[in-house]
Amino acid sequence: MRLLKVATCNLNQWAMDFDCNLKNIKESIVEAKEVGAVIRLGPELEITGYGCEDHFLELDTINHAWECLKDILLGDWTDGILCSFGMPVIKGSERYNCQVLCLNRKIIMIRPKMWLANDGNYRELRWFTAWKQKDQLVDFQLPYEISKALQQKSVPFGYGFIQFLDTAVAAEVCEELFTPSPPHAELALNGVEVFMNASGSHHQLRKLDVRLRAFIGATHTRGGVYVYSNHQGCDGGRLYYDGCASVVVNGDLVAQGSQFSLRDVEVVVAQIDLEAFDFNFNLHFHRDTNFVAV
Ligand SMILES: NC(=O)CC[C@H](N)C(=O)O
Repeated sequence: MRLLKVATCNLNQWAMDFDCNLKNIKESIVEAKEVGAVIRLGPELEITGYGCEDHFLELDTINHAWECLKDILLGDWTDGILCSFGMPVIKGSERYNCQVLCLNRKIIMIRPKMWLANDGNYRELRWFTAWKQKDQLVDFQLPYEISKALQQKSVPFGYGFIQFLDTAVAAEVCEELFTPSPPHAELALNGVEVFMNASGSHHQLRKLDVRLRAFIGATHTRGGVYVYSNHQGCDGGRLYYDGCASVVVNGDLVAQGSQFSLRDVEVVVAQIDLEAFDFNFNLHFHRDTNFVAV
């Protein structure tokens, strides 16, 4: 048995309420650590709040997000636990909706969203650029204040995954899961077993069913664990986000948070045996001997 404990959460974040959002994030990390989780996933754009709308266009919003991240990274919050934080990041002249992956007080990778949500209530293209350089990770120079505080100059930025000694972990940002060619398919063929989906998904009748089918579809033939985090409650705009942070293993739902709770922080934990993935995945490779992984 090779056990992995993962924690995901429903957070009741508010647009532009950095103090409240940071407090909730820290509380979720404390709870995740208390139960021995080594991965903590938070929702999309959790530091700023998802619904900041045109505040995303203000430089201050991005700067405050970095200050919050710096606060987390200067403390012991990320010691021994891989944390994914959702926040906007400016690179060059573009603004990206990112999952910032941190461990042991360092940023280890920034993963910009590649497929933006722009239908129905979503207008992400108004504030963000989709990352399209699928075949490369580039060097991102951290903002001066961050770099000085963290003693870290740069970080890999783009589409990729984190290879640990015993498993590989990757981010997939909300809408990407629902696209015709979701990143998890290719990532799984490259050995990724743990998928972290940071989401900002509002309540709509029967949408939970669509999400669950997508998590199950992502892992039932390929194997692996799909970890999903979402906002919960209102955030200052007109939408209600309905949580349901979940963990799905090899196509089975093993943990799920509430949909309509009034709690600000709800942490959902699951313990997984990594050996359960080997069985599933090897089975499929052996079926098609001509298959070449990319
Ligand atoms: N934030 C998003 O990417 C939203 C994705 C998707 N449309 C949903 O509602 O879950």
